[in-house]
Amino acid sequence: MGMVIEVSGLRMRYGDTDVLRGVDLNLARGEVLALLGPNGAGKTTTIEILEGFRTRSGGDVRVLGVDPADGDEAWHARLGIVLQSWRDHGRWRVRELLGHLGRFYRPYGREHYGVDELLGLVGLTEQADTRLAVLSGGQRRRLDVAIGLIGRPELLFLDEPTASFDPQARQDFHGLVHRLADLDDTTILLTTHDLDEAEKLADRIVILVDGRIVADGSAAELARRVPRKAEIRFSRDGEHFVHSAEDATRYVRELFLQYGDEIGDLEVRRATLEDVYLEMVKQHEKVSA
Ligand SMILES: Nc1ncnc2c1ncn2[C@@H]1O[C@H](COP(=O)(O)OP(=O)(O)OP(=O)(O)O)[C@@H](O)[C@H]1O
Repeated sequence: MGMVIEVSGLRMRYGDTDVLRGVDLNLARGEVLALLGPNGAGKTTTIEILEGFRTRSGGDVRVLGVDPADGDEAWHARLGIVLQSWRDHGRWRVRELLGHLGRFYRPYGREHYGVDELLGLVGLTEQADTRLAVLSGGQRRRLDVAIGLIGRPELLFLDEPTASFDPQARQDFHGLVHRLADLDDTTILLTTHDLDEAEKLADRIVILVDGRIVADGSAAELARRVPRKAEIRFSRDGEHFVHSAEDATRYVRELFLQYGDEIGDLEVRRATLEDVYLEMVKQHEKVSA
């Protein structure tokens, strides 16, 4: 099966600064990949090259089998793009704008979403007749997502899609991403600074530091690469304790053998994606500094 995204040796240089220094990345159909990395690591640059918005300095790139530098409108119509932010068309109403944009996909014979279906998917049904200028930040972001989805894309790029979402909007959005990947086989590449979100959404996590990929795998695979003690919290006789141990199960077993019913409020915290991420960024920033 062909890859939806194939990147090898991707390089990008602005003036005399190297921003991408040989990035290799493949993405299969229906995969959800979260691209993580500190501010300025090169995430947006990578995505914009894949979308055909920036011309790379070197390397091979194929997106849906096409070099983005040669991508025509029919190729663009197969992509969905949610950029970091855009704030224009303030006088348009939500339904009007989506209806207008949907018409662009007609010549390409693609089955695009109906406006009402799309409004329902992103939770904007009640704002259908609201002017864009008066949408809240989170509602505006939902509209951005709707615009990215309108042509029922095979490949969806989401650049920090949930910035400014409230917890309910975030949970709804996670449901939408799972639905797109599981039911429609949409391939999704997203960037986020919310590691909890990356862990929930992505099949694969890629960490970019200083223009190089330093980790690529599932959240569980990455966690195994950073050995870390588990933290065990409990209370006994009204006093709270925190202990770290390599083998948390064994520690807890011994704790109960010794103190039995006296133990309360037990919690075991293993390495999270955040711990792994911070550790990897620290290691690799040190190397390249
Ligand atoms: N047009 C440009 N000209 C010169 N330098 C640029 C240009 N666009 C981006 N850069 C630089 O390239 C580097 C990578 O930027 P990029 O926006 O890709 O990072 P990012 O990982 O998306 O960061 P963030 O998490 O802050 O969005 C930064 O140092 C940035 O200043």
